[in-house]
Amino acid sequence: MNNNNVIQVEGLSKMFGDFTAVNAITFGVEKGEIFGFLGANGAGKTTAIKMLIGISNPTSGHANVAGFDVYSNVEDIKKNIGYMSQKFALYDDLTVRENITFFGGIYGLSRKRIKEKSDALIEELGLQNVANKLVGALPLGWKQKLSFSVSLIHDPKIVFLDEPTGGVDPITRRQFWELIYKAANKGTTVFVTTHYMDEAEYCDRVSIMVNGKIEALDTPKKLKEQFKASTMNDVFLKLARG
Ligand SMILES: Nc1ncnc2c1ncn2[C@@H]1O[C@H](COP(=O)(O)OP(=O)(O)OP(=O)(O)O)[C@@H](O)[C@H]1O
Repeated sequence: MNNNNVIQVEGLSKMFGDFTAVNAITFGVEKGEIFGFLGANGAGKTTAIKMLIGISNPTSGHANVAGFDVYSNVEDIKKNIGYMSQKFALYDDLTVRENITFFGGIYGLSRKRIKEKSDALIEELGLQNVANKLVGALPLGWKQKLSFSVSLIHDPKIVFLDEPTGGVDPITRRQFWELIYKAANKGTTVFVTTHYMDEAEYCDRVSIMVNGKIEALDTPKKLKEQFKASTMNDVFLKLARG
């Protein structure tokens, strides 16, 4: 085990009846790393993330997240992580500022801190002109950027992003990744799943899950060498499609 690891997973499994959704996965993620968690539909990514963020009990194995055990310290894990799910959208019928205030409150920030964070976040995202507009009226890409920033509002050690950029154009996705880099540069560890292989190239390291197992894990450069592939897309196709 590497002491710099903020996520350490050993032989973690999840079964639904007889079906093994996550099959004895083992890996570590270092502080400040952007870790890509890839796999085809149904490979087991969301199931694995749910165990790591403390909302689903593993069937067996071990995992430590932000210094806390997934079996016994779930509440501590929740305080130290941010999470943006595939479906997570902010409340469409609240304004940008109201959403930030609402989620800041849920994460236990003081009113003063919420005000400071709201101002900083609105400025950083260039949302000054729409701060008092309903989130429902914003384009999807803006919602996703806001949603990502809100998932960081309590300065978590790790942020889990489950397909955060689904459905938006490449330019907006690139802007989203600028926010990811910024967070990682400040020391936040980013654990991200994606279906976009260009995004896999932006990660420090990438794991590829096939039928519940991690079949490959390395930097994009080394994975391309290992699989004699010119792009991450080729690596993915070679592995995920057998
Ligand atoms: N609660 C559940 N009960 C039974 N089977 C489940 C349950 N949750 C997930 N599964 C199954 O476990 C497998 C892994 O699903 P999971 O959602 O983790 O995959 P994924 O890699 O996140 O896929 P996607 O990219 O589509 O989100 C799938 O076959 C799914 O049908």
